[in-house]
Amino acid sequence: MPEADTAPSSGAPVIIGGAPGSFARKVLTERHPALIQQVRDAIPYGPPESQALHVLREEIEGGAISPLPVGAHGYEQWNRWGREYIGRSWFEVPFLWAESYFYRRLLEAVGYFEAGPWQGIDPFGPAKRAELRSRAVEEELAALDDVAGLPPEARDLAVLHGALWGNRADLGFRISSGRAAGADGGSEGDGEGGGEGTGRVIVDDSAVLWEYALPPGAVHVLADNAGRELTADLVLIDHLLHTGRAATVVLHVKPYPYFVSDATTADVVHCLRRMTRAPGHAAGVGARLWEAMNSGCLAVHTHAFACAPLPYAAMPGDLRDDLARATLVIAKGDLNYRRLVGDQHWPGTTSFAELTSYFPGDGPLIALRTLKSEVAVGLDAAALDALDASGEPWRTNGTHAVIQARRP
Ligand SMILES: O=P(O)(O)OC[C@@]1(O)O[C@H](CO)[C@@H](O)[C@@H]1O
Repeated sequence: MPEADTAPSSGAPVIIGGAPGSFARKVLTERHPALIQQVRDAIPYGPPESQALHVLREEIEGGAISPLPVGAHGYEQWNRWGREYIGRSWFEVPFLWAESYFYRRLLEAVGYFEAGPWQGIDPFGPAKRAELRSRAVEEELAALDDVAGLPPEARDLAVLHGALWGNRADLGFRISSGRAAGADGGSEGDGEGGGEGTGRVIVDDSAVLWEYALPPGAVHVLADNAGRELTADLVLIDHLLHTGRAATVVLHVKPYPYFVSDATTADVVHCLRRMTRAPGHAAGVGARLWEAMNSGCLAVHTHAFACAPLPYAAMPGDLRDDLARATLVIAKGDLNYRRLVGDQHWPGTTSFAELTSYFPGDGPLIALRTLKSEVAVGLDAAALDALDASGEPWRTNGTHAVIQARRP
């Protein structure tokens, strides 16, 4: 089945980038310009790249959306995806499309795809590597010594919550929340293995995961961020393999840099090298994962659709076939969640299972996500009222999380 050209968007209004006072507008007007600056500060690009970054910044701050240059990587596809949006203001097009296209344009500006000196150089690489060297990662790897000694149920909980709250370690989120990427050491200790301040799980379907994570499972993980989050995801993957719940794991990563810190194959390698060189139990986990990669028990898959500005409902047939082989799919993070349910203003009580009923496979689909954007579904009406009454920006401030399942 070929992928759809545009987002199927029935049911609720699509989130538009520029709605005044919205979270989306803040991302476009604050996060994206700051990101361009961060990239310029991190890498000494030459005049053509610096000038192209300057032009992109001016464009996103008030200009009309330009097309990619003719012949650019994915030119035709992006033109098709953007045919209703190119030429318009960045503030009047769907938020998911605008963000996705921004990252594609940023890679164009720095010559990522073009033959030349900057080809294949990840503009977010310095920030990702700084995070891997951070005290937060060091502490989280050291904590594996204690996790190893826990009784089985507590160990299940610790690795699952590590992967869940690891999603808070997203470098884009940290740009807008004013914390230096990777440089601060991070963890203030919330006892949930993940980061800043206290967190709360508002939907917990983790029992579904343990019910269906059975031998000889074929688990697929849709990865999110590199560095700290990916480290925690790899610990969960090792746990599933080592405890026999999974015979094989497929880790789906991005084919090229995307959404600041999204994991690519290079990031998986950096993470595994970091783990194998760590003291204590972490090195053993890293070594087992290394061996699992060598033997094929852990495989890394990349698909161009991972960087498409479309919901998973529009996924192409080959990806659908790949995911259909899973006995259990774990989708990490906020962006994957937005793409799973559709980046739309759904009422919070809309059923997660119904919105994701199109997703391939006979096994459960489980989203592990900290809330960092406006989309939230599958909530109980009373809980939703209480959250709304709290006055907190609970949908976007990263302090709330869901472990949300679509049962088979
Ligand atoms: O997928 P992730 O890394 O959990 O989150 C991606 C994210 O930081 O990017 C968007 C804003 O740029 C938000 O939807 C979300 O907070």
